[in-house]
Amino acid sequence: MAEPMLHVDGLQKAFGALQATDGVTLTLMPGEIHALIGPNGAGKSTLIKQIAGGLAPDAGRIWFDGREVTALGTPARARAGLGRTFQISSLAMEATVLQNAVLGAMGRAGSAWRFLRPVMRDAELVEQAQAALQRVGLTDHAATRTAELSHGQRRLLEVAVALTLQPKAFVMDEPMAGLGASGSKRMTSFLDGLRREAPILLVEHDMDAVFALADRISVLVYGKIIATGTADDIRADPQVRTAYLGEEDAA
Ligand SMILES: Nc1ncnc2c1ncn2[C@@H]1O[C@H](COP(=O)(O)OP(=O)(O)OP(=O)(O)O)[C@@H](O)[C@H]1O
Repeated sequence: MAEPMLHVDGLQKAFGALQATDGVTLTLMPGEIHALIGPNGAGKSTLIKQIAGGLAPDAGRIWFDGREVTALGTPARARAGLGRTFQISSLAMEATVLQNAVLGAMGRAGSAWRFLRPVMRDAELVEQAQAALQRVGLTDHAATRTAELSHGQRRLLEVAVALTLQPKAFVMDEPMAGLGASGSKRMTSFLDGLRREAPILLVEHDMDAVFALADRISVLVYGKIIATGTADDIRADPQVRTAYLGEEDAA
């Protein structure tokens, strides 16, 4: 059997008396979209932050691509091939679409801005950035100021920025948030293809997208995974229906 690309084992994180992550164990296998769903405050973002390296767990371990990364920070995990898109935009709004993608291609080094002009003359970086823009369908907007993009286009640009690092796997925090029906559809079809080159751990509230895309779904409630399975397994799980789906999908 294939080795997991990502393996989280027994993760714990408390904020004071609140156990936000309570013994979470999960895997992300090559080629799959594994969706993480759960009510507001269930601990999805807290878990994603620990996986991406921005928040240290109290206990538990994380392996990525066969190597333990528990003690590594975000940049080291990104260099190891873990791509991430954020719930809140991390784009430079005054920069052009292409400049944002180039910044991504150079690894978002903290000092990037000072060197932006010479960097824009680096043919290899610019080529990587253009290739990523083409993949998400933003080529025609390369010279547009990022602030002028629609919300959906910004989401796609965030994915393009993550793509420039050629990640081996993605962790995505609500990529569909705020997208209209057509934006959601476009993102869904893009992620559908992307999983073949890099598996995706997907936190998403858009249940249509989750049930259309996910090979496996894990349900997080009060920091604990209460069920993991296919869309059909999850729909049929009585505990899930009571704890979560029942709120919006009693049918
Ligand atoms: N830095 C923090 N300090 C204290 N409490 C926090 C902190 N971050 C998150 N929490 C709490 O931990 C719990 C889990 O929050 P988290 O944001 O991970 O949930 P979520 O499932 O991502 O929610 P949503 O779906 O609304 O984004 C919540 O009760 C939240 O208030």
